Amino acid sequence: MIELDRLTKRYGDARGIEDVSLRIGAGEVFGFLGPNGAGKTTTIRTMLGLLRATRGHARVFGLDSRTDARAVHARLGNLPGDFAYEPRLTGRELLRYLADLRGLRDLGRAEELAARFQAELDRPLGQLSRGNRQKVGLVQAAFHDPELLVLDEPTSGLDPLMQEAFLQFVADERERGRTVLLSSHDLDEVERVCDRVAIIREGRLIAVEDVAGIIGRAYRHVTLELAERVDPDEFRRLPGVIDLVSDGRRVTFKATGDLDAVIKAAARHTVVDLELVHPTLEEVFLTYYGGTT
Ligand SMILES: Nc1ncnc2c1ncn2[C@@H]1O[C@H](COP(=O)(O)OP(=O)(O)OP(=O)(O)O)[C@@H](O)[C@H]1O
Repeated sequence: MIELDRLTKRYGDARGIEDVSLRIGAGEVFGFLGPNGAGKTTTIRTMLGLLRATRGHARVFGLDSRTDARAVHARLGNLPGDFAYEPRLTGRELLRYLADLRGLRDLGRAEELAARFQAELDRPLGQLSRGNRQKVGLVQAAFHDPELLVLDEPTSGLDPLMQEAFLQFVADERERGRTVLLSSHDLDEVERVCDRVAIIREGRLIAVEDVAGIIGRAYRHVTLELAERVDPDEFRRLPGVIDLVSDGRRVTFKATGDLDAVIKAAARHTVVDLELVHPTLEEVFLTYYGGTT
């Protein structure tokens, strides 16, 4: 559905993105993660042909997003990071305008989406709060039921209830076989809805992985409660054990890799309780990429 081939965008001498290569398949919910200024918006805008690539190619639906921009844009829904339109227009007027542009006879599922996101379609956009404008932004991106939704920071400005409604909407779109590409700072939200994520840092793609894989391959938090006091070094010296803390009978640590040695060491004692907890995507991100999101 989306193919980026060494996509590079420089702003004069300034870095935008460098050599971003990526494939996103139909039906995927894909997340772009990265700190402020990493290049998420630049990737999205260059991918959609809204910015001219310095080098490299972007294909969407198998079409060149620059030379076939009209055909590409007719088939997708886009919520830009800086969603802003003529402030005197109401949401409904904006939707009519976009429907004309997209060659649609009616406003499709605009009413249904407006109800779902509690979007106010009859007030001028300039009078709406940022969050309420964002809701209209979501409706305009999706009302024509596109195969592909590209959403740059879709939940920014939304309150927790609306964030929840949005995540449910994305889950429903996935069920319907739609493809969704979104960027976010909120790892919790990405963990909940995305199949795969790309991590962008300083304009480069540093990892592309499936969410379950990242979390599954990372460490587990292990808590062992034993019947008697043990020497914590018995566990501390095992391969893959890090950050161990012990108060004698209770030993907690992170275990990377397989748990065989941990289980065998524990089995030499009477085990009262054993707890294994997978980290959140946020924890993994902070541990492996040591940075802010
Ligand atoms: N119009 C522009 N002119 C010059 N530099 C720009 C321009 N737009 C973006 N940049 C630079 O490109 C880099 C990537 O910015 P971009 O907006 O793509 O990051 P982002 O990951 O979307 O950040 P955020 O999370 O803050 O929205 C930054 O270093 C930024 O300063």
